[in-house]
Amino acid sequence: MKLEVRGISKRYGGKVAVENVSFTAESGEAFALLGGNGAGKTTTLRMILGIVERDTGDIQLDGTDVRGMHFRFGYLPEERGLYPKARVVDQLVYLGKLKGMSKSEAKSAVDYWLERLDMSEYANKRLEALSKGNQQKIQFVAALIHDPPCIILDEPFSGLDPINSELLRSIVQELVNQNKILILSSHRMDYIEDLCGRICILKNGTEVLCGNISEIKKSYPRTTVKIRTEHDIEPELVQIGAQVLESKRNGYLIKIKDATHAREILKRLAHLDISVDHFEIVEPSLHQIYLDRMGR
Ligand SMILES: Nc1ncnc2c1ncn2[C@@H]1O[C@H](COP(=O)(O)OP(=O)(O)OP(=O)(O)O)[C@@H](O)[C@H]1O
Repeated sequence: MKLEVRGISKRYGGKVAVENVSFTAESGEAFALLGGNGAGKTTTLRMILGIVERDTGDIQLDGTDVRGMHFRFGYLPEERGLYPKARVVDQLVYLGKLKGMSKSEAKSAVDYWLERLDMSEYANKRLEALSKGNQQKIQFVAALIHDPPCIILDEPFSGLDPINSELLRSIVQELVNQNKILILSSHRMDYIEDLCGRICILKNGTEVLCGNISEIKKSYPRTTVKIRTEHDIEPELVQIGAQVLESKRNGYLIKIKDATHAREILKRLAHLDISVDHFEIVEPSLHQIYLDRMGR
């Protein structure tokens, strides 16, 4: 399955929210929309879902316009939208029925997902009695209940503790392995790097970088070096023109000019008789690429 987004734009009054954004998301691969606050991620996701009407452009699922296909999508909205006073199980079953499931199908899907998310004990509680993170897990269930082929998750990891973030990450990976289309927006670069094949970075509503993460990384100059040593070599690194990106107990991540610069640094450390356990020119992380593209 393939979701193709071509040249979509949206303005509010005269203000651009999204301008001429295009990308393709395929089943069996997670796709991420990245960008700072107000970059246009939520508006883009909502145009895919038909919640926000697009001004221009096409959105097709396997060659057919997505309008009217809302039952094929599952959506975790950024601002959570369930009923605070209703019991968890009742509203999830209701949402499943709205998406075309029978009551018993919806009930077994709810049981399954509550169990998977370690939430069965909350089934009969009112939503408002749950913590914020647990309410978010319920909203995640609401997105998955009808087993949609396309799943759109807006900031799925925000507000979750490390164990629950990891649980959601592993379920997202499982859904990708089941050949679903996953589209997420997130500020968690480590998870995005782990989960996604392709990304699109937005800034002020327009694309600044789109493509396959491995290809993007390969196309980037290799100017990052990982050094493992027990010595404090920061002054020497700075003196020889390296930028220290990270300084940890047993090593450094530095930015260099080029391969010649790396050799100079290695020679200098040897000359100073500083023992280095590991010296490696590495690919930039998605986090570094993101900062670079955002002009930081
Ligand atoms: N309903 C609306 N009316 C007017 N302006 C809007 C509306 N929705 C979004 N915008 C504007 O469109 C731009 C993009 O907003 P959007 O919510 O898509 O960004 P985002 O990338 O999801 O940001 P965040 O990471 O903060 O959630 C912003 O300038 C926002 O103020």
